[in-house]
Amino acid sequence: MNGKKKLPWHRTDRSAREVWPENLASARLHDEAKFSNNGSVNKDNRHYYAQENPLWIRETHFQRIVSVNVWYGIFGDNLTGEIYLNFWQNILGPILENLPLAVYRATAYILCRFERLKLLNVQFMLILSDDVEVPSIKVVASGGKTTTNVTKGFDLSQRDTARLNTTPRSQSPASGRGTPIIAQSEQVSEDSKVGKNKENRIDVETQYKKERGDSKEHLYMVVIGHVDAGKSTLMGHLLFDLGQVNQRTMHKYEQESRKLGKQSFMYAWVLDETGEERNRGITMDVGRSQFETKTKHVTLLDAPGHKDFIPNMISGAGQADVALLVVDATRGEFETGFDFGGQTREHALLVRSLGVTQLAVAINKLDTVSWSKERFDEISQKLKTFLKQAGFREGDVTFVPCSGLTGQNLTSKPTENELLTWYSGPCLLEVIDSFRTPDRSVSKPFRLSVNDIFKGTGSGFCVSGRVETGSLNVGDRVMVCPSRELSNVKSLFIEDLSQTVVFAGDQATVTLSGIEMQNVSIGNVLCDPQNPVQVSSKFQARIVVFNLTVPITKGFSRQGMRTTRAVGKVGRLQEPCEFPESANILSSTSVYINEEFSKPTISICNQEDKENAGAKQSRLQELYEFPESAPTSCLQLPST
Ligand SMILES: Nc1nc2c(ncn2[C@@H]2O[C@H](COP(=O)(O)OP(=O)(O)OP(=O)(O)O)[C@@H](O)[C@H]2O)c(=O)[nH]1
Repeated sequence: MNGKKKLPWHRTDRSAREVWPENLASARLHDEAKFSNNGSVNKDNRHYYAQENPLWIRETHFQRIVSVNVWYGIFGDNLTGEIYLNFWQNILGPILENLPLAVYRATAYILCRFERLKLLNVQFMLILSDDVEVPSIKVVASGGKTTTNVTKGFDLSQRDTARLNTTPRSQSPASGRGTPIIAQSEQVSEDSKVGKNKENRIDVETQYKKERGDSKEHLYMVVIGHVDAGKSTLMGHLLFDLGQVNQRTMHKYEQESRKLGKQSFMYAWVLDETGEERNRGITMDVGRSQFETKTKHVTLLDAPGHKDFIPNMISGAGQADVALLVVDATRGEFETGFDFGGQTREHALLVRSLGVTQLAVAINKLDTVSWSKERFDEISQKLKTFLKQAGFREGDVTFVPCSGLTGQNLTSKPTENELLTWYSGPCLLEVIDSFRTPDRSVSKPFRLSVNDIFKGTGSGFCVSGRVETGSLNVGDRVMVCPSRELSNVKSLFIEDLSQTVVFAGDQATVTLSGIEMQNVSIGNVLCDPQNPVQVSSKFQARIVVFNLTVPITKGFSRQGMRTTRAVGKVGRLQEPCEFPESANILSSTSVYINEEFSKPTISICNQEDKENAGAKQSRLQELYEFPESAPTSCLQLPST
C-alpha cells in the first residue's frame, strides 16, 4: 500500500474499530494481514521428501501462516481506498445481501491489483469472529445466477471485476492447500477440451509481449549457503529496507524475539514464519517473498542451510533462475561452512547442477572482522577457484561485501568508514538488479515439471511446477508423461493469482480435470499432446552424488533415483543402472563428474535395455530434446 492510500486505510480502520470493538478484534486487516479462521490462524501445510524413500512426499507437522497484502478494504459503511468504488458499491453488495447480519458484520474484504502482471486481481476473505458460528453460508452472486456454498474462511482470485460470479475456494482437507477457484468465464467447456493446435494458438511471442511486455522482468532467486551464514537475516533486512515489511511488524518481531532471548534473529523472522523455525533459530522450509529492483520483479526463495533440509533446499533451487550464495566472513565460520563438509560447496554445486549459471556471493557478517579487506579478498579468492571448478563462468559471479545484521551495503552505498576505504562497488540490491533474466523459450512446445500435487474440495486437482518451455492457456489439453494420459487445464495460477496463460519461466499452479489424481506423480512432465516429450532407450547425464556411504566405482550399480527438477525433466528413473566403464570418476564418495562440466557426458544405460537391445523402448524420457532441460540433471541415490 503506498503512502497516499495508507492514510485513508488507517483512518477507516481506526474508526471501524471504534464502532465495532468486539468484532474487529479478529477482523482487523492491515497491509500484511494474516488471516484467522474462527479464531485459529489459517495455515498452509508444507511438504518434504521422506528420508526413508525420497520418492515419497510427506506432509510436515509445521505449517506456513496464510497471509496476503491488503490494499483496500471496507468495514461497515466505511470505505478504504479511493479506487474500485464500483466494485465496492455495486458488485460486492448484491453478492453479500443474503449473508446473515452477524456474519456480514464480522467480515472483511480485500481487493488487490498487481501492476506487474497487468491484472486486476480481486480477493476477498471472510473473517469470522469467535462468537459467530456459521458452518456454511449461501452466497448469491451478482445477477442471481450462481449460488455457492461457502466454507468459513475463503479467498478467491479473479482476473477482473467482470468475472465475479465465482465459487469461493475452500481448504483442502488433505494438504491444507486450497484448490484455486475457476471463474465462470474461465471454466473449460466440453467443446474446448481439445489441444490447441499451432494454427488456433495466438502467436505466443505476440501474446507474451502483450501480457508481459510492459512489466518488469520476473526473476526467481534462491538464497543458499551454510547453516547460520545469515541468509534469512540478510534477506529479511533487505525486505525491511525496501518497505516490504512495515515498521510496526518489525517492532513486533523485535519485541517477541527479545522475549525468547533471540533478538539477533528479528530480521530472520520476516522469512522464518513458523514457530518451530523461530524457536530453533533455523530455516526449515523455503521462505518465499517478493521485492522489486529498478528493472526486475524478484521472487525470493530463502533456502534452509541445515543439511537435514537439503530436499527443501533442492526444491527451492529447482525453481530458481539465479542464486545468491551467502557466506559468513567470521574467522573460523567461513572455514566450517566451506572446508569441513559444510553446505557452502554442496549448495553451490547443487544450484549449478540444476541449471543456475549466474551467482552473486554475499560475503556477509563483515562487521565481525572489522570490515577487513584482507578477509574479503581471502574468501573471494578461495570461492573463485572453487566456483570455476564447479562450472560457473568468472564473469557470471559477483562478490559483494555486506552485513545483514547492520544493514551495510544492502540497498544503498555503505556508511561504514572502514568499508568505504576499500569498496566502491554496487550494493547487494544493485547486484541483484544486474542479473540477466534468462531467455524464456516461450515459443517452444509446452513442458512443465511437476513438483507438487494437491487437492481441494472442488472438482479436479492441482499440480504446480515450473514451466520450462512454451506456454499454456486455460482450456488447453495436456499430456502427462510418462503415463501419456491426457488431461484438461481448468485454471492457471501464479502465486495464487488467476491467469489465462502462463509462460516459460513461470512457477505455475495448474488445475487439471479428466485424469485421476493418483495417475500424476511428482516428477512427471506435463507437455503439449501434439508435441510430447520424446521417448528414448538411452540418455546421457551428468551426475552429482552427495553423502554416499559406499564409494563409487566403475560398474557401480544402484536402483532408484529422485530429484525435483531433474526427474521433472527426464521422467522418473526406477530401474537398475550402472556407471559405465567409460565414466570418469573424480571422487569416490562425494562428487561424480566428467571432464566437461557444462555438458552432460556420462552415458548410463538401462540394464534391461542393454540385455534386450532394441527390443522395446524404455520408460525413460529423452533428456536432450531442448537445451533448457538438458544439463540440469541432479539425481539423488539412496545412500544404503
Ligand atoms: N554479527 C552478525 N551476525 C549476523 C549477521 N547476519 C546474521 N547474523 C546472525 O547469525 C545468526 C544466524 O542468522 P540466520 O539469518 O538465521 O542464518 P541463516 O543462514 O538464515 O540460517 P539457516 O537458514 O537456518 O541456515 C543470527 O544470530 C543472526 O543474528 C551479520 O551480518 N553480522
